Amino acid sequence: MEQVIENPESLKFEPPVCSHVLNLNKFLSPDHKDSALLILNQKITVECVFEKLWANYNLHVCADGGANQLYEHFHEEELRSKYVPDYIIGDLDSIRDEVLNFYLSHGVIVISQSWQYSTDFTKSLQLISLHFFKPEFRELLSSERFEQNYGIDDCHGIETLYTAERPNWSTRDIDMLVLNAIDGRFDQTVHSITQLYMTSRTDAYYKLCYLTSTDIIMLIPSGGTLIKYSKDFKQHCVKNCGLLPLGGPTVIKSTKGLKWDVCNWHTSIMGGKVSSSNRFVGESYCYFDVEDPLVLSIELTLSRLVEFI
Ligand SMILES: Nc1ncnc2c1ncn2[C@@H]1O[C@H](COP(=O)(O)OP(=O)(O)OP(=O)(O)O)[C@@H](O)[C@H]1O
Ligand SMILES: Cc1ncc(C[n+]2csc(CCO)c2C)c(N)n1
Repeated sequence: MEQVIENPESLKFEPPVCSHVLNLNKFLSPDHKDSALLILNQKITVECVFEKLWANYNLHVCADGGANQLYEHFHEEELRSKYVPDYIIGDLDSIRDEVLNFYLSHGVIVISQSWQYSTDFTKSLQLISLHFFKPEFRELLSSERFEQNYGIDDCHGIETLYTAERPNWSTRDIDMLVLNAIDGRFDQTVHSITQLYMTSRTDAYYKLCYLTSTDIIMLIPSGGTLIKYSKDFKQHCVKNCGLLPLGGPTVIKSTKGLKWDVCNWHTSIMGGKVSSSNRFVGESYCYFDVEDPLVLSIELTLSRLVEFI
């Protein structure tokens, strides 16, 4: 039976046994080297956590104009020189010459890809896969030069390499945080959502997550997911949440630990039934069991988050 259950402000329960567990406290502090921070082209608005995030992620990549934003985030050359990405990639129509020259002179690998059938965001993900899963790719880059585009076809060489290599890879999970994927241009924002769903199907090794100045956004896979957090973290950092069926109509089989828990709940944008402005009331856990992947947004207080990551 379809149900909505309104809970008290705090709920204590034994966590269900679940193979997919997310620790919110640790979510932005991956404990292994297979992690990447990708900066897209909008102003960096997560100032209070930016430097910590940079330190927490192993690989740093800017998509085209994302490099301008990294450069402009710092007002002094000395600081800029400490936060130098590993790669810049894209059609290079947005990066300013001053920025390009600065990062080239600091040893950044800048790859031009002029292909107009995929975005700089997608090109960045393909590059990051090649970086982690094709060791010879890194050797190729170190033996060639920017002027020759490192021997990579500058139309869609990265996509071609990635497509050819992908079937042979034995992959490991990559924790991937993307800044500036949401807000600003609406078509780009929707593209970022498309990328969440696409990546979960074609490159499920990516654990993609978007951070904005107000929210953290991720895809909850079909089946059960247990989100755990400390009482302190919940009290200081977590506010509203949304379980958003952006990939199409689906059923939330059950939730446990939300202010408004649901059971066999048919959710869709067309039907006008979407769980927004919900919140976590589970003392240490929140559990979801969903039929198809759903977007989960969690409102976070960034100024407090900095103490936890
Ligand atoms: N206003 C925006 N809002 C959200 N995302 C953005 C916005 N602008 C750019 N992005 C993201 O940053 C990436 C790099 O953007 P940039 O402006 O440098 O290149 P672009 O040529 O305009 O974008 P693309 O070629 O990918 O369409 C884009 O692929 C996109 O994912
Ligand atoms: C049906 C269709 N719609 C839009 C574009 C345009 N486009 C999509 S990604 C991209 C890259 C920008 O760097 C551009 C221009 C296309 N090719 N095909």
